Order: sequence, then structure tokens, then C-alpha cells
Amino acid sequence: MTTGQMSIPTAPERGVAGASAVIEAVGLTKTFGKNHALNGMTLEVPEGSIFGFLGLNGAGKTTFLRVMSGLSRAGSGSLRLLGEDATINGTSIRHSIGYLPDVPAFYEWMNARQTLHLAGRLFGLDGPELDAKTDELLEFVRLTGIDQPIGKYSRGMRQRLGVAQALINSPRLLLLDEPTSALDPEGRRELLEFIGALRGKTTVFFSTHILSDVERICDSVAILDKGRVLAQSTMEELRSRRGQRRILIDVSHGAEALARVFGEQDWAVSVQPGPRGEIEVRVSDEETAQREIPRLVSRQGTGLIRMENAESGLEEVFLELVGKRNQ
Ligand SMILES: Nc1ncnc2c1ncn2[C@@H]1O[C@H](COP(=O)(O)OP(=O)(O)OP(=O)(O)O)[C@@H](O)[C@H]1O
Repeated sequence: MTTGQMSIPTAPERGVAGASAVIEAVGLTKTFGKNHALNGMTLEVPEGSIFGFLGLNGAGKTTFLRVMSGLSRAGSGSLRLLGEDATINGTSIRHSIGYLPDVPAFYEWMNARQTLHLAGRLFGLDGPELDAKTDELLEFVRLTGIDQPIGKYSRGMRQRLGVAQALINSPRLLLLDEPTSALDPEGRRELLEFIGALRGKTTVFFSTHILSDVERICDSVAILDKGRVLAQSTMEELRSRRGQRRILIDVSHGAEALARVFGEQDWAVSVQPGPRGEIEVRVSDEETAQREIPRLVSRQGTGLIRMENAESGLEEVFLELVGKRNQ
């Protein structure tokens, strides 16, 4: 093991065991002038998952969702959606995809029912079939019986209607662009509940910069930074990583050399020396590490100033991966 090594497998290493992939992007690029919005992005999303696409503002999330929805074209690389080449069979594939843009636009004077009817007709639905689908979706997002025009809706109601509209064609893959970011905590909780209720019915791919949303409902997550996927992992893998303990150590001097010694120990998963003599060690066996660390510090002839335990969450993993730690 090397100092500062990450243990989350990256997308190309990982593959998807047991489930077919509904999104397979390889080396995808998209540039705006000199700006590489997608910079060789590679990602594989297993069917049936609720997949969180996590990235800071400007990471390239909307660009990727627009490319998948057919609103924008990638410069190079390949994109397969639902097992088919999206550049060749784009139109037919997109009949099986639902998409909610980051700022959904509606005819403000229409009500929810009229909006869903209009959307349904665009997918060839009509008559009793369309009525039944509309009723089902209004019920699902709790907008049944609300006849006021959309112009009078709260943000939460608009997002719920947006989700319903994106589901009108019973998509196999639902793409949601930052569906919760403009909502208050209650609206967010409610919308996440609807998204969570789709588990097992359709694959949901949603972008967000809100870590707790991902922790709350996702099965898998990819972390995007500057148009590249830095890491992809199931939440199970992340949780087991969170189960790993971090030990924070401050020493009087010689932190670099000590970090190398820690890095050679069996119980050290990763070692991260900081600029001010602090060392963060992620450990697999906390008891042994706690016993061994003071011994190794003293063997190096260094003074131990502080040694404390901390638990690592998705936030640490995320910050570590996008290199924001200590900024
Ligand atoms: N139409 C465009 N013209 C020029 N630059 C663009 C355009 N669309 C996106 N970009 C740039 O591409 C990069 C990625 O933008 P994108 O909107 O995909 O990021 P994002 O992760 O969705 O961010 P946010 O969370 O702020 O929506 C940014 O630097 C953005 O300024």
C-alpha cells in the first residue's frame, strides 16, 4: 500500500457484476470553446439502481445529462443507453427514457392533469390509457385534485410534477438533474421519498451536489470532477469504508518519515500526512493501530502531541477525492 492511496475502485477497474448496465459511457468528451465540460468521462450504471451522480458546481453533471437526453451531442467517446448505441439509435432509445431538467419549464396556465396529458400525447398515449396513467402519476406525486394553474405552485410541487411528467412514458431509465437542489428540507425529504419509491421499478440516475441526498436513497454513487469520474462505488462499499476508522495524529516533527512507516503496517489502509505535522491514518484494525502508533512514534524519536479517533463519512470521501481537503 502506498501513502494516501484511495481504496474506492474507479469506474474502469470496477465493472458491474451481476447486473446489465443501462448507461455505459467510455471516454466521453464535450467541449465549450477551451472548456472541457466532459473530459474523457467513463461510467457504468447498473440496471435497477438508484444512482447518485455527485459533483460540485461546474463538474459537468448537466452536460452529461443533456448528452444522454439527446439535447446535446458529445464530441467523442462512446455512449450506450439501455444496451444500445445512443449515437445511432438515439430516437428509439429515448422513448424509454424520462428526463427532468434542472429547471423544468411548464405552461404556467395549465394544471397538472393538462400537463401530463400533453406530455403523454407526445409519447403516443391517448384515451383511457392516458387517463389511467395520469391518475396513477398524480396520485404517486400527491397532486391529485389540485386544479390550480402551475404558475401558483410551490417549488416542491413543480418538482413533483416534473418527476410525474418524466415518468409518463413508463421509462426504463429516469434521468433527474439536481431534482432537490432548489427545495427546502421538507420539500427535499418528500421528493427523495418519491424517488426512493421507484426502487426496483426503474433505474434512477440523479445528479446532485448534496451528499446527504445520496446517502439517504442511493444504491451507488459516482463522483464527478472537472468532467471526469474520479470514483464509482456502491453505497455498501462506501459504508464499509465509513466503517473504517480514521486516527488523527499530531507529532512534534518527522511526520513525513513517520507516515512512511505507518504506510508499511498491515493495519494501515491509507496514510495522509498534512502540512503541519498532522497525519491521518485510515485503519482496518483500530485496536492494534492504537497500540502500535505510540510505539512507532517513540521508535522514530518523535513526540506524540495528539492522537484521536474519527469516523469517516461520505463527505470526507468526497472531499478527499476532489482534492478540497485543507483548502
Ligand atoms: N452552453 C454552454 N456554453 C459554455 N460553457 C458551458 C455550457 N454549458 C456548460 N458549460 C460549462 O461546462 C462546465 C460544466 O457545466 P455543467 O453545467 O455541466 O456543470 P454542472 O456539474 O451541472 O454544474 P451545476 O451544478 O452548476 O449545474 C462548466 O464550466 C460550464 O460553465
